[in-house]
Formats: sequence, C-alpha cells, structure tokens
Amino acid sequence: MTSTINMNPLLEIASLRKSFNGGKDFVVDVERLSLNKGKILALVGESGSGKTTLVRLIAGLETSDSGSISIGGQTVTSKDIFVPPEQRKIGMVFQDYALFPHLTVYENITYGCKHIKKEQLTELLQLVGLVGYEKRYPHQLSGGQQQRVALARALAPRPQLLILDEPFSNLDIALKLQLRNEIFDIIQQLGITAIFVTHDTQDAIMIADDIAVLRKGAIIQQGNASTLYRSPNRLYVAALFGPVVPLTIEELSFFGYPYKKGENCAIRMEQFQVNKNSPYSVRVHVERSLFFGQQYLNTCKLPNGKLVSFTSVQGLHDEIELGFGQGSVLTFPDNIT
Ligand SMILES: Nc1ncnc2c1ncn2[C@@H]1O[C@H](COP(=O)(O)OP(=O)(O)OP(=O)(O)O)[C@@H](O)[C@H]1O
Repeated sequence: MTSTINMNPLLEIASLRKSFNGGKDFVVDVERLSLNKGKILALVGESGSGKTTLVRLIAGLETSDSGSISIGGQTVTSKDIFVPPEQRKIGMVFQDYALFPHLTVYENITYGCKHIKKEQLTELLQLVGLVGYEKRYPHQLSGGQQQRVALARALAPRPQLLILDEPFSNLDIALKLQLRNEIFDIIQQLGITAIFVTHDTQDAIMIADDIAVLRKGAIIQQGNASTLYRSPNRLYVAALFGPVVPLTIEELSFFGYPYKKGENCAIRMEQFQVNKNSPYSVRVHVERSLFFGQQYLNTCKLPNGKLVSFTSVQGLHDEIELGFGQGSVLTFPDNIT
C-alpha cells in the first residue's frame, strides 16, 4: 500500500474494526488511515464496501468494536473514550440533503448554530450562491440549491472536518458536474479538511488530493489519482479507475511481450496503439468499430479467439497492427486479487 507522509494529520485512524450481526464479517477493518489538514480525501469503493459505515464511525454516529480515531490531535474513539458526534466538530453533507422541510433556508442553515453572526451568515450565503433565498423552503429549491443549503448548514459551525457522503447522487449529470466544481472551489477556498465518499472514481480523481480504495471494509490502496491510475496494486483497483484488458501469458506472447513469472498483466483500453511500430504488437482483424461520441470503440480477435476491446480516435477496419508500449503495461503480483 502506498502510504501518505503525515506532516500534519487532522485525522488518524488505527486498527479500527466494526462488524454487524454478531461479528461474523467486518464491515470496516481499517488498519491505518490518516488525512492531513487542509486536504481532501476521497473514499471510493463499490456498494457495500463500508464507505458510509467508516464515515459514520469517524462522525461518532456508530461505535467501533475496537481501534482508535483521533481528530485534531484529540482521541474521539478508543477502548475507553467515545466523544459524542456533536462534540467532534464535524460537518456532514448527505446524498438526500437531509434538510428540515418545514424550515426556511435561513432556519435550516442556523439550526445547529443559533449564535452565528450576521456577517458570517451573509458570507456563507454568498459562498454557496444563495443570497436572496433565505426565506424559501426546501421544496421551493432545485436539487442543486438544496445541496448548497446542506453545505452551508454543515459549514456554519466552522467544522474542523467536513464529510460529504455521495453528495451528488441525486443530481443529473450536468448539475452534478457544476455542483462538484462549485463545492470543490468552496472547500479549497476555505482550506477545509474534507472526506468525500463516492463510488464514482472520476469524482475522486477530479476533487481529491488523496484517494483510499475500500474493499470489503479494508483499504486496499491509498495514494493520489496518478498513482492509482498508473500504478494500481491489483487488477481490482485498475478496473475501478477505467476499463482494462487483462492478458494471459499466452496472449502476451502473441504481442511478443516477455512474461515475468509471478506477475499478472493488463492494458488500459485507451493505451493500445494501432499501426504504430509499437515495441509489442500483433496483427489482428477488426471485428467492429463503433463510434460513440468522441472516440471509436473497437473489437479485435486475438489468435486464441479472445475478443479485445480498445478505443481509438479514428474508426478502424480490416487488418491492423495492434500494439502497446512498455510503459502501458500494468503489472500486479499474481497472488493478490
Ligand atoms: N446498521 C447496520 N446493520 C447491519 N448491517 C449493516 C448496517 N449498516 C451497514 N450494514 C452493512 O454493512 C455493509 C457496508 O455498508 P455501507 O453502507 O457502509 O457500504 P457503502 O460502501 O457505503 O455502500 P453504498 O455505496 O451502497 O452506500 C453492507 O453490507 C451493509 O448491509
């Protein structure tokens, strides 16, 4: 696992375990996780991997079976300590906004923070672009506006850590992209430390300084976007960050690629080269070449009959030389799945 050097950790987790239903399976089993002050961590993983449970443990909305969590140098969860959620100085934004329907924008934002100064509230409303909307009720707002109210409410008490749990899941794609950029700008402007839960690795790549991949409750790799995209430590992580084509020993030999014992190999779909005198290549027939917007999705048959899909800028047909360069090969130890 790639480790992050922690100069100034705001959040530190050690040996944190949580199980449900009598402890048969650990839903969360995190050996170590830390997040530096002012940084954004994305927690990615498929549905059921334990993302929400992990952030609920951090927020104090769940108790752990064992392990410790410290925030801002203070232990908030350990064998003997449990600091209640309201004392952890964590702001949370959820997928479903969780606004009070009978309260106005103003009342929602100030609900847990009655003594907020007028200037601070105005600043906050400006920040989230909701000046003039103070008297509206949630049902009079769009989804994106409701999520901005939720963000303002989470930021009002000036939390030391902001947790966003799938904040864009209920929004259509155009709004999601717009809001993602806006929220990212706000977080950066405030220099706030944030954890951003998502199953969308594109979101993680765009927003986060650091990404932790959760699988069955454990962090299987942590690093920046470039590390996870270029040097995933297993096929599972590689495939989370974009389509890959695993190649067997026999298939690698078709390309003339020297197989190393103990290694599994894969190529990203977009890394294949066509008719380019690539160091490793094979002559194949193009079965299909479908235009899908910016690129073509091509399918070719390898000599053993396996169909390989890859993308190209130009449409392809007939016989081609399909290849790849040394730097395009992702390799993983064959004993890690
Ligand atoms: N209170 C609970 N009681 C029993 N099982 C639970 C409870 N909360 C979560 N789980 C189980 O823990 C596992 C992880 O759930 P969690 O919600 O943390 O995953 P997730 O990665 O956030 O998933 P999703 O992306 O679908 O929200 C699931 O199998 C879920 O059914």
